[in-house]
Amino acid sequence: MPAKIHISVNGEFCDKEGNVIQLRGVNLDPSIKIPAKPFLSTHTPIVDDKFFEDADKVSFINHPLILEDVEEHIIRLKSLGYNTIRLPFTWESLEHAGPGQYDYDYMDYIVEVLTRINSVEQGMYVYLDPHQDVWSRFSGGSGAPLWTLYCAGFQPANFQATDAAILHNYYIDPKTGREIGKDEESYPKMVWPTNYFKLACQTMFTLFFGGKQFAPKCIINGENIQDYMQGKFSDAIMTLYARIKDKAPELFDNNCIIGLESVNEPNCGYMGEANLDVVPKERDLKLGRTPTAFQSFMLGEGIKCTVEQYKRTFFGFTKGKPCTVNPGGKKAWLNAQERDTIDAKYNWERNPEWEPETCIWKLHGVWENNQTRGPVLLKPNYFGQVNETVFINNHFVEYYTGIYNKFRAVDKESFIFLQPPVMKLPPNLQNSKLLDDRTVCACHFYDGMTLMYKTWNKRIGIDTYGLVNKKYSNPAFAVVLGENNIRKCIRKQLAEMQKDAKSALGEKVPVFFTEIGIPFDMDDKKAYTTNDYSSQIGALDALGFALEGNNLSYTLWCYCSINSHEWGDNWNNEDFSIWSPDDKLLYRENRSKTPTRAPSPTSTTDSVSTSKSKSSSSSQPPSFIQLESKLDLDSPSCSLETDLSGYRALDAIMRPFPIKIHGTFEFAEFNLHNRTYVLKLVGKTGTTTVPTHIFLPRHHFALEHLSIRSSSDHYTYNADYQVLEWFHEPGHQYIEIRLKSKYRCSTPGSDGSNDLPAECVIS
Ligand SMILES: CC(C)CCC[C@@H](C)[C@H]1CC[C@H]2[C@@H]3CC=C4C[C@@H](O[C@@H]5O[C@H](CO)[C@@H](O)[C@H](O)[C@H]5O)CC[C@]4(C)[C@H]3CC[C@]12C
Repeated sequence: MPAKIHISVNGEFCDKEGNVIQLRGVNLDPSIKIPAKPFLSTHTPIVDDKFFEDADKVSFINHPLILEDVEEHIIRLKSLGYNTIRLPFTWESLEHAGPGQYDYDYMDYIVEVLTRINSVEQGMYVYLDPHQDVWSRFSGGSGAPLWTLYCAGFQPANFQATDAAILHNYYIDPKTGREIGKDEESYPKMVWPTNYFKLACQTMFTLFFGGKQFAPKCIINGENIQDYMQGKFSDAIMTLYARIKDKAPELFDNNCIIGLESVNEPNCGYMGEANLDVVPKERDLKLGRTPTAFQSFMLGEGIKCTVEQYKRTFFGFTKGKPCTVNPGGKKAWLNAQERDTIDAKYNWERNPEWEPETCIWKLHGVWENNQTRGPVLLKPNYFGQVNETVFINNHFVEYYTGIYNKFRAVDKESFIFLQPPVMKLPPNLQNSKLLDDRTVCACHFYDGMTLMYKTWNKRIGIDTYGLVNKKYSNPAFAVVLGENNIRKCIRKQLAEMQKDAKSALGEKVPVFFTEIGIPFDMDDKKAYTTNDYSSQIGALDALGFALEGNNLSYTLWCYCSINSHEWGDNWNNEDFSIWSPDDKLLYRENRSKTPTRAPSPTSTTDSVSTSKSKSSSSSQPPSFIQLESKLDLDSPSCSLETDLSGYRALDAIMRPFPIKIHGTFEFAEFNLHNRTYVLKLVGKTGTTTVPTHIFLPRHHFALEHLSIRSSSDHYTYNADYQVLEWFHEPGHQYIEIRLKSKYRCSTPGSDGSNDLPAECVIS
């Protein structure tokens, strides 16, 4: 069983002896965002009201994985040296039938998934993520059950007509099952996050975090909607967690489950909007129809509006032609009859002041529909009293306090992963009781350029973190030129995020990148026909370079077992999966087209084999490396051979890294182009018999062609686990591992050298 993870005084993950360890893995898997039965991806067209009417009858069992397939996927992940899984799940999957009506079958299925993960050789570390994107499936993302929107008085069936949300499902032709529309009418790339600025999502987050302050009239069953929803949400999460503890305590005893994240990507809703009558200049993301908040309120009440529209161009988001949205008599709010039916179904009693079919922001005097003057915005600064910092340090902390207390009541040992809003500073909690010595700061990083343009631009990059945090007086100063500078800029951003998190939470809190990744459908999906993944390799290698340079633990977004080239991760056209069944086919097709090519050094068998790998132990190591069959590894590791086909941009995903450092980290860099890995550390004083463990994948480093330079020459290599044990002295130490130059093959797109195919073999 893997060893228990501790936290060092410097806020690093370490073993009980204080050796620094690194956690690496993936988010498994985004299919949890959508129901499995019936299978309702975001490319399932909405043809009638059944989508809404039957939302309480769905089941998420089989998402993330079909039980029988768990072992195969976990072995595949372990073959990358991965030791950690972020397991997202949604509130909807637990409580879709109605408040307090839990889907215990789904919870038991999750217990079984975890048990199977744990049963694969030495298991994996797993932490749980209550996931959401733009509130829920019904407001364009994933997460909350439909009844939460009813609870706020919304009629989600009218979100499309009132532009209260943009849903991929409405862009699918029910006859062909394909996407409809051309150019302006089609579903733009990465448009879903714009829902954060639309009526449905923005209202839900305002209510969830700030209902008591901003919507005091929204009282349901005697409680303000904020307390009602937070209570239901945290109860659902903790019911699942307690059930896992109850049904499978060994998952905790065996150090499989390491913790729980607070909530994925919390958002401030309207809080901080200083003028509801304008689209804030400082908003970084403007794409497609972009109503002001006030226009959203009016549209929600069925009032026709002409709204700004933005397009993605070479220069960022530029204003296009305005567009008129006519709700055609529909409102985003439940009418009296609909609401009575809903309230009876869920046993809700509302404050009598809470009128049906009325925008709750009108109800709270933010605007009025004056009989003579028409709609008038009365309090443009209604939400402006709270800025981002106030939101994070008060409203978010209030939520965090609730989940923290409930979590610690059942689990004193595991980590709690505190996740602030994306790319924002965490709350200042130093000296607060909320900060215990098992707290981790969860950060997310996405490179704005790569994400929004779906290409790896080697010439122009943007300091995304700096831009989002308004560190530049002019956005033009956030521009970086040239691939090397772009890579260094990403590395600097991660370092800054880590530094900022530690200055808010204290040096002792480790920083973990719980999400980081790239879209694979780059360059209009060119790679899916050419098998040339050089753009993806370039982008991923830049992230790898940035992460390992800072010795950061991370879980990539994502691994999707049902990914396809056509629909990506089956959600909003996203395609972030590092593995795809369609790439397995692509790989086979390519191999059959090039029969003369020698097999790859990474043996790709067609099925999972449970026997120990013999392939590379037979290769002759250089004399200075001793082959070792026994290995004392206390991290989840794997000696099982597996099929690596289906991995995309494998050259950049498969990376050497220090699994355990006998000392403290100083520097690491993997140069994919030169197939060189350098690690510098400060060795612990005292023992020299405890080695540093380096995952050294044979995919890059064929044992027989290695050359190693180091400050102390004593190594053993375990071929089954692909682990180099490096015994070194105390103090400053270095190791440089390289493939002898004549055996190197360059990777297209890495460092500009394009002379040899990525998968070349030198015999
Ligand atoms: C020159 C460029 C055009 C400048 C771009 C500036 C901004 C538009 C971007 C800067 C920061 C971006 C946001 C960063 C993080 C985000 C979170 C992300 O959600 C998670 O990502 C996964 C992949 O998308 C998703 O599947 C998970 O479920 C989520 O947990 C979604 C995008 C975004 C909000 C991103 C949007 C664009 C920027 C604001």
